Formats: sequence, C-alpha cells, structure tokens
Amino acid sequence: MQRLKDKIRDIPDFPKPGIIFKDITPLAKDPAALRLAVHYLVQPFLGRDITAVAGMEARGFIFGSLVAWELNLPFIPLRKPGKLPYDAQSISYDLEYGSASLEIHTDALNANDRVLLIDDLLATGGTAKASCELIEQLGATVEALGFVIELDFINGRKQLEDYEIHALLHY
Ligand SMILES: O=P(O)(O)OC[C@H]1O[C@H](OP(=O)(O)OP(=O)(O)O)[C@H](O)[C@@H]1O
Ligand SMILES: Nc1ncnc2[nH]cnc12
Repeated sequence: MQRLKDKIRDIPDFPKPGIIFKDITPLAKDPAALRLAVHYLVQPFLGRDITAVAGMEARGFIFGSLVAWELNLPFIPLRKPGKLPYDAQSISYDLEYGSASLEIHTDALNANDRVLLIDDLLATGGTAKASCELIEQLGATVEALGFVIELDFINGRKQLEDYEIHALLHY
C-alpha cells in the first residue's frame, strides 16, 4: 500500500484555503500503480452477486470503469447536472469543499440490480450518500462501496452506517 500512497500528491489549500487536496493524477499516470490499485480495489467484491458498477463524475469514472472492466460488469455513470441526454433523476448534496448535484438515467438500473459504487475518495460522505440515494430511488440495491482513499479524520462513514465500505488507503 505504501507504493500506492507514494503516488498520491498532497496539494495544500486547493480548491479552498484549509483543504489538503489528495491528487490521484500521479497514480493514474503510472500504469503499474494503477493496475495494482484496481487489483486491490476489486478483491472484496470478487464472486459477489453484483450486477453493475456505478461511478461518480469525474474521478469515480477513472476507477469505476476499470473496476467494471475487471469484474466484467456494466458501468453506470453518475453525472454532473445537465450532461445526461435521456430522462434523468437528480440529487443535490454537500461535500468537503462545497455543494454539488449528481444525475442518473432513469433506465440505468432497476429493482433487480445490486450495485457496487466506486469513487476515488471518501471525505464527508456527502457524495457517496447522495449516490446511494439516487441508486435506491431507481429501486436498485447498493451492495457495497469501494474507494481508493478514505480521509478517516473526517469520518464520512458515520453517515454511511447502513453500507459495507472498503477503502485502500487511509489518512
Ligand atoms: O465525501 P465528500 O466530502 O462528498 O467528497 C468526496 C468527493 O469529492 C470529490 O469529487 P468532486 O465533487 O470534487 O468532483 P470531481 O471528481 O469532478 O473532481 C471526490 O472525487 C468525491 O466524489
Ligand atoms: N481532500 C480532498 N482531496 C481530494 N478530493 C476530495 N474530495 C473531497 N475532499 C477531497
């Protein structure tokens, strides 16, 4: 795991004063490290009854689509507002440095789906909680959540108590 941690760059005061931004671009830039991260990321989910992988725009797309590829499952994008072309369901939420919205196509999932939600980072959990609600609004079940990074000191898990959560790197 230290090999992966070495590929996460701290950027102080981005995007706001007081935030230490965990930059995953050095990890994405290194093919061996990226493969290793995805290898570890999928381990808890192998052989499980999961029907789809969902990821949040934008950094969740990087890891979510690689996990979907690795598990040979559909990838469902949760997008920033106004980007999805078909009927979409929307939700607003707060995150570590502001507020935002995400959308999902209303036909992306149904009541038979058991979804693995993947993102790069768990901070307050606002993004993840809203994403779970979006998935559940379509009648689907959230099977588990997977993150590359968890900021333990923010304790985003407290608002995700009902869910199984796995994270590779803890700060
Ligand atoms: O746990 P939280 O406090 O909700 O924060 C975590 C979220 O913040 C970042 O996304 P951001 O909204 O910055 O979008 P990006 O992926 O487009 O950079 C990150 O990729 C997570 O999705
Ligand atoms: N500290 C942080 N670094 C990178 N992405 C984030 N999303 C929310 N908080 C973050």
